[in-house]
Amino acid sequence: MTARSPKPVLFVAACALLDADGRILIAKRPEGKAMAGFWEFPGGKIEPGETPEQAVVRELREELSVEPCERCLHPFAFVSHPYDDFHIVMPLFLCRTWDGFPHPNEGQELAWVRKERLRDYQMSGADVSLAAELRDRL
Ligand SMILES: Nc1nc2c([nH]c(=O)n2[C@@H]2O[C@H](COP(=O)(O)OP(=O)(O)OP(=O)(O)O)[C@@H](O)[C@H]2O)c(=O)[nH]1
Ligand SMILES: [Mg+2]
Repeated sequence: MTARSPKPVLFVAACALLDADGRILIAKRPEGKAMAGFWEFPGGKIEPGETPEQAVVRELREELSVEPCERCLHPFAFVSHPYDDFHIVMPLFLCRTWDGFPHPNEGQELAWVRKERLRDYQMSGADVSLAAELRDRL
């Protein structure tokens, strides 16, 4: 039998909203949340029975009052990354079309950032390689 991971595996789905100028929306995790102060792509945990796309639509609605259509979500890359207390598996979608104006419903700071400037923002460990992929492949 193969050994199991001693840490829980967390399935998260995230989305890079891209505006007409090619800037990417990132959010700073607010005080009181795990990894507070780190910048990340909006999104959250995939709930049982949800697809990653459904999770992104729900999370963007909850966190930003933004409505992307599911077919506007394009798979871009994924990470499988060990943190000290859990292991995260997270697909990142790209989205260029949505309804509404992003509003920080959880008190999170928002920033529209050019891909070349992503390195100026301290991102969670799992996101560093995604930011590099965006720089290289977008
Ligand atoms: N949303 C999001 N979470 C990320 C990213 N990178 C990363 O390591 N995570 C981690 O994934 C975990 C779950 O994400 P989350 O806190 O957004 O989940 P959620 O919206 O369901 O939060 P909640 O439990 O407060 O409702 C957190 O520990 C978060 O730090 C990212 O780019 N976006
Ligand atoms: Mg979240």
